[in-house]
Amino acid sequence: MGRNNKKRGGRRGGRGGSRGDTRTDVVTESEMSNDRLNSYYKKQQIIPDDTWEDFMQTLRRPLPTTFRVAGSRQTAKSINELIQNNYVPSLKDVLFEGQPLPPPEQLPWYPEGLAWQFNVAKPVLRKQPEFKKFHYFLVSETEVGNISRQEAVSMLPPLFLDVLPHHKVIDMCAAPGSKTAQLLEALHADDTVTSTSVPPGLLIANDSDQKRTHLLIHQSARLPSPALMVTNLDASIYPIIKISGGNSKRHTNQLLFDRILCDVPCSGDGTIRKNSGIWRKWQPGDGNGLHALQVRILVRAMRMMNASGRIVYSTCSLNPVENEAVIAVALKTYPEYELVDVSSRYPELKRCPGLTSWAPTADKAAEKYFDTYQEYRDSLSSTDPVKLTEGHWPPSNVADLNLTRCIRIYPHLQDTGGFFVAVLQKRQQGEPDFKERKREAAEPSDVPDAKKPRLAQEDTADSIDVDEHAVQPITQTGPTGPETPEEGDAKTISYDFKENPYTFLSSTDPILTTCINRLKLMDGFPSSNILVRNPGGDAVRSLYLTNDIVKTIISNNDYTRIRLTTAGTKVFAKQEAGKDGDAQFRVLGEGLPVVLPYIDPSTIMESGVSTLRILLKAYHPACASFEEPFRSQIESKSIGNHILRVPSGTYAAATLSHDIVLPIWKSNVSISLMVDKKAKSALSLRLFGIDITVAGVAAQQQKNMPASEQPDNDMEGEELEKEEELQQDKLLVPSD
Ligand SMILES: C[S@@+](CC[C@H](N)C(=O)[O-])C[C@H]1O[C@@H](n2cnc3c(N)ncnc32)[C@H](O)[C@@H]1O
Repeated sequence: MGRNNKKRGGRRGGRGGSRGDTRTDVVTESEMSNDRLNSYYKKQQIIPDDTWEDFMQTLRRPLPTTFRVAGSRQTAKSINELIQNNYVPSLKDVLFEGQPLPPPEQLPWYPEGLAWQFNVAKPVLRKQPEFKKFHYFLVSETEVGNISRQEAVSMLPPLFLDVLPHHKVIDMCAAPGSKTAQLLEALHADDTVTSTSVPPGLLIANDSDQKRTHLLIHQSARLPSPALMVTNLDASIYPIIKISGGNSKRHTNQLLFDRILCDVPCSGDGTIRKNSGIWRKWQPGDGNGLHALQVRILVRAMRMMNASGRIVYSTCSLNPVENEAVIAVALKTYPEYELVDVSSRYPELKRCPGLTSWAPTADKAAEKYFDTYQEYRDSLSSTDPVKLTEGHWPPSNVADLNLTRCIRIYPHLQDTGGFFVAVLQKRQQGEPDFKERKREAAEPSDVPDAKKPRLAQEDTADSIDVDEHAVQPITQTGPTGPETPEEGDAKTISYDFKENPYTFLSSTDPILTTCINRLKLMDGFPSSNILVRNPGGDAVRSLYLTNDIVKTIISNNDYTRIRLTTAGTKVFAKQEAGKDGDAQFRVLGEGLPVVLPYIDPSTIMESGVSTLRILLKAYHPACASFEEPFRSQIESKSIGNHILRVPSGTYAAATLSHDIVLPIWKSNVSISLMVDKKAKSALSLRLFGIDITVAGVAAQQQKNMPASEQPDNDMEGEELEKEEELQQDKLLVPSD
């Protein structure tokens, strides 16, 4: 690749690491080299000499765009078919300025062909009509959560976790939440296109950065789940979660997890292709400084897992100090764990084995190395700071640890970012060297000294007396994570925790009873799992539904101790009815799939695509504007919340491969679709190939304006993320 002085912007790498990641750096292509990085990774021998140049050249090229078709299995399947059958054929044989453009391709290793990649530059996406249309479709489906813009390699950790609907799962470092979404989808594998299951399992998504937990809440709102909880804690000191135990009400057990994801904060040099600022700043201290925190998070996870569970540890760093060295310390600390051989999984995925030797350095220039920790210590004067621990070096028993079972993905293997994944499980008791290793085991004191996990409560016993749980304030680390030996003084910030309490309503609560009666919710609706979030514990604005395990957790733990930021999913919200009637609770668009399996089918109105078209085209179409028999049906309904089903089939305007079920609001003389603008636009695009909504038509008119008069609203990546963050469920209620 020819080098020139073209500028490439990028967010600084580092995934929630200790130096922040929000600065924008602009690096010219001629600056895409770094002697320290070169020297360090050559020393590690991560890449054979004959492919080194290929590796380096790939690091300098921008990443292709990758995305994953998200949502429940059935929804994803139908969106994927649309891409495969409509968009891809239209993008074949497309020329731009005389050059052929490659159409999107499926990532060969991703299950069911649900992940895609295409390599078309941004200006082309804006100008080439077919790609522009495809891009518009992608943006629209991303906004409603059916597509997730995610780096290919970042899709891997949840795949290796093999989550099933009954699993209790924790995502220790979850924000902004792309992997959380994958985990939720796996928990909801039994959902249909129109209805959400109430999985028996659990997903706790945790992040120590309070602001980022809100991103997490926003992301996961796209797959509403009664099984989701979000907590805001330092994962390295994650407290015990208690659940009811045995028959005695006074007894609780520690919740142990079946699946744990430790997608830890890291230096992020595997993301150098999109975060070009890393070229300038990379130095070995970035990884050295994070090693201790990474160990503490993984070791904490090991203490929270049940006997048959599985942990996936991952980073987007190539540095063995953040990868194999962390695994080695963790295995030394808990020798009852072993690395799982996953070499036969995803055979199309090109990968390299984990390293069994590496060479840490405390030298910023990455020139001076010591073979052993002792040699390093001997080199220091009494006033030199000790920047590295013994755990930075390969342990003496490195050959016994099966570190080659770790997975290293290098960018040049299949045109991706760089990534590291390790899968851990507990050894079976009968395994030959289990007892031996257990005896030899180092005590947990091997966890890097200065920063040992400060556990809120020690958790060696698996059952706890209720009275034991003194509520203790937890000191949280600041948004950038705990400081590390390399990075100066520890900064710990105590956050205020201002969340409202979680109160379960009595199943005979009058407001809840009205909601149940209005939609004729059938027996089996989990009415004792409805909670509210306000100081009085009354049904004031929103009602949330949780599953049983989430209820048990809330009932047995002080929500401030576990810094519970959200739980379950919002299903009903109070709706003012204007001058037409009294306020009432309506089922929310995102809550409907959860409630739908319990709604008496006789209360659901049915109509065709022509009805839907009218509802999409105007905010508050008059009841009189609909065709019979729907017109008479809706006119006979009371003011308030109703449900509309459009059954699958072939209609004059569109073919539906599956039913569509939506909440509507009836006013005196008009009705409205109670879903947000973006969901309406996406639905319209999916059905009719164009956006016929009021907002869509306005946007189109704006696009047809002369370029000089247009605002720049072509959202990409981070801008989109910000926009998503701000987007609220703005629903318009008819005011006639
Ligand atoms: C690599 S990112 C996680 C990315 C996320 N898994 C995803 O796929 O979207 C690392 C996250 O760890 C968080 N973090 C940093 N220190 C932490 C700690 N001590 N405990 C929990 N989370 C921490 C950061 O705020 C950051 O969001």
